[in-house]
Amino acid sequence: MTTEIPQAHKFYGLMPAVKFLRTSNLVKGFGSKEVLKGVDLALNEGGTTAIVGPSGSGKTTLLRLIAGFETPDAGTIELNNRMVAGDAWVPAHRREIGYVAQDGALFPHLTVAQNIGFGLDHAWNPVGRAANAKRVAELLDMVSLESAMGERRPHELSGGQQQRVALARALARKPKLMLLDEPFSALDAGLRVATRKAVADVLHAAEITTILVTHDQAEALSFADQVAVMRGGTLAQTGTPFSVYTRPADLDTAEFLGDAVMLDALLQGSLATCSLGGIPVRHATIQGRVRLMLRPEQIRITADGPIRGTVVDTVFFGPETTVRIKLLPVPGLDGGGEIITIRHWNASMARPGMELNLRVIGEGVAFAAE
Ligand SMILES: Nc1ncnc2c1ncn2[C@@H]1O[C@H](COP(=O)(O)OP(=O)(O)OP(=O)(O)O)[C@@H](O)[C@H]1O
Repeated sequence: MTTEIPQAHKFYGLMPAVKFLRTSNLVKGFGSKEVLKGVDLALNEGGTTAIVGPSGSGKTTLLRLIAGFETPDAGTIELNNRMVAGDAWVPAHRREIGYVAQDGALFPHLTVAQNIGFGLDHAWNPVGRAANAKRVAELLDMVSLESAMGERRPHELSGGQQQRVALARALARKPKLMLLDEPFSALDAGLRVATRKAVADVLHAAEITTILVTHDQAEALSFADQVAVMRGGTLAQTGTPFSVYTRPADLDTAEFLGDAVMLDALLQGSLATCSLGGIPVRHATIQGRVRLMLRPEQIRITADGPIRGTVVDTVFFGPETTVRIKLLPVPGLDGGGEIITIRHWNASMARPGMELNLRVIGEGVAFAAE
């Protein structure tokens, strides 16, 4: 006797996971310029995705299509189980999306409270006005601004405070998806980190699915649980911050996401031999002559290290010093003489002309030799 398998279970393994947002083969051009060349991006509900890439790669265009400010030339966008662009059209104001632009785009002639309350309904009767005032106070509190700030005008606030007001305004209508288009780029370094953390905390607490567009790789890696690397109108790689940083899909992505030490190597099986000795490579898909990538923090200065090099020069940055080292030939191996750049916390540890011992920690990533 055979037992009937319920239909849903039969097909479970074949069904694509339900995503909160899915763009499929999204194409967009302006005049003769093709800006997006088939973008497939999927987001989990409540997750945070950073879209990172060089200037002009199409990040803002993708965000504007998702927001409904532009229509795609081809492809579809599904949001929360609903087709919003492509085979159907849902206008921007019906997509339940919040948008924070680079400069905050606050209305200069309105107070902070009026800016935040701008999109709220029912302001035409006393009950509605009281409810709005309560909601504005809640939102100010949510973004850690004192209630007295509500009376100020945007020019009386710092850049970081303005961005918090812009976030509060975008949160006012309780969006399901928040789009942040380089909202921290105009802030100075210290304020940028603090504002980014404050914004991330608010969005996380409210469990709002978020996309952050940035050209700053450190911002992308620290803010998001998914990083999508955009280049030339397509997504070169999508994955967790750890996976895209430690296992970049190609050389350009490797170099875009952080400093990289690149060496010629001979890859046999899962061992790459180069001027830094034998380095394990996981998931080696190619063999023979390769370009091997390591992150600078994988190369340690240590007295018992098997590799030797001479310090060329150093640059002091406070908490760390970058050290350029000329590698000495390894007996029995090709190569030697390459100059690599690593970092060390102790500035007095390395001075030009010094010979140092090095040790490599972890695995390398192999790319096809050019
Ligand atoms: N409305 C438009 N009309 C014509 N060209 C446009 C329009 N919007 C964007 N572009 C062009 O599309 C390309 C991609 O622009 P987009 O703003 O999406 O890139 P980006 O990756 O966000 O860049 P950045 O980091 O500099 O903001 C650019 O060459 C830009 O000039």
